[in-house]
Amino acid sequence: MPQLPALEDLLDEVHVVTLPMRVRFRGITHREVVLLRGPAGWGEFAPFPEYADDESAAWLHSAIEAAWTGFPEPVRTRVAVNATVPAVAPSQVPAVLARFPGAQTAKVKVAEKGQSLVDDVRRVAAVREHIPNVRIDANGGWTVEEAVRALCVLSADAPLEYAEQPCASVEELVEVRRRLPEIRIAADESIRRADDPLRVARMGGLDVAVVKVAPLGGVQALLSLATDLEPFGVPLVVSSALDSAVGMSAGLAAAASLPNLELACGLGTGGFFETDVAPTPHFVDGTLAVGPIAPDLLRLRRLAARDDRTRWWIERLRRCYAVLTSDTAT
Ligand SMILES: O=C(O)CCC(=O)c1ccccc1C(=O)O
Ligand SMILES: [Mg+2]
Repeated sequence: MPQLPALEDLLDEVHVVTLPMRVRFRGITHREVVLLRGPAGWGEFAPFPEYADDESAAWLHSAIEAAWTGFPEPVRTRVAVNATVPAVAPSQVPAVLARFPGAQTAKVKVAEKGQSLVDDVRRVAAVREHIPNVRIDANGGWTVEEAVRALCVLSADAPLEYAEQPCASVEELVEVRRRLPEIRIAADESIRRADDPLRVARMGGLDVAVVKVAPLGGVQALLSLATDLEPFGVPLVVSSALDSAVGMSAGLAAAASLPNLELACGLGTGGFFETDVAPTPHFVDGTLAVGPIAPDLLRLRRLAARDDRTRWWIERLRRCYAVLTSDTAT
């Protein structure tokens, strides 16, 4: 980014909204996001509440880029998106998949706390009845032993497209890859929450790279990481962080700018909200359209967060801005 806008300009038009969710995801039933309006459009600042300011500053950088700089020219107009299936009971699977018309790929959450491998096997089987191409995401929930056993069981009847973050650490991902050479491993948290996002690739811990705009600091940062990953020859999957329609448009812009995109992206979770900040984009044959999103001002008013939450987010935004300005000073 050429230069950060002044804090007063950032705070000139800020909307803090609370989006109610239809399904529990990451233990969340309401998603709070901050929307900023700048000369280039709208940006979203929505680090998860438990994230520290240092990590959250990248999310602010991403919001500022969207609203003050804008995005590069896309090379495609639509992006294939996966259906995302939270850790629901098998009976709920058809209702979840109905929100992703035409999706050719499903991503199924597994290794949920309080559930067992049997729950995962049943959920994946229920999904495969509708969408045969399944990837799973364990969010680092397994040990190496658990991952090896679970991935063998889950791929016994049909292959998995890949397994995302089966274990928490890079070392464990390397070990799972060594033990199960026939199953592709994707890294998510090992990229977006790492001090060095390339380390997992250098160590040989991935076959697929999951990349997210906001945690990486914006579309340009994501594209530059994509360039750095080129020598490793791994396909990229652009995914969301449970973004509102505004954040999702940044993900779609990044996906639309990648020179190579062979796998479906994880940018279809907008339907998880009862109401989003803009009308829910339409799936056409499992794809979403790329393009700017303008939130509906009536919706923003209706979804406005409580005063105490608004103050909390503005304070957080100020602290993250201070992190960004101290970063550029050093
Ligand atoms: O990738 C997708 O299909 C949807 C996005 C998603 O799963 C997600 C959303 C919020 C936080 C973490 C994750 C994740 O990929 O682990
Ligand atoms: Mg993930």
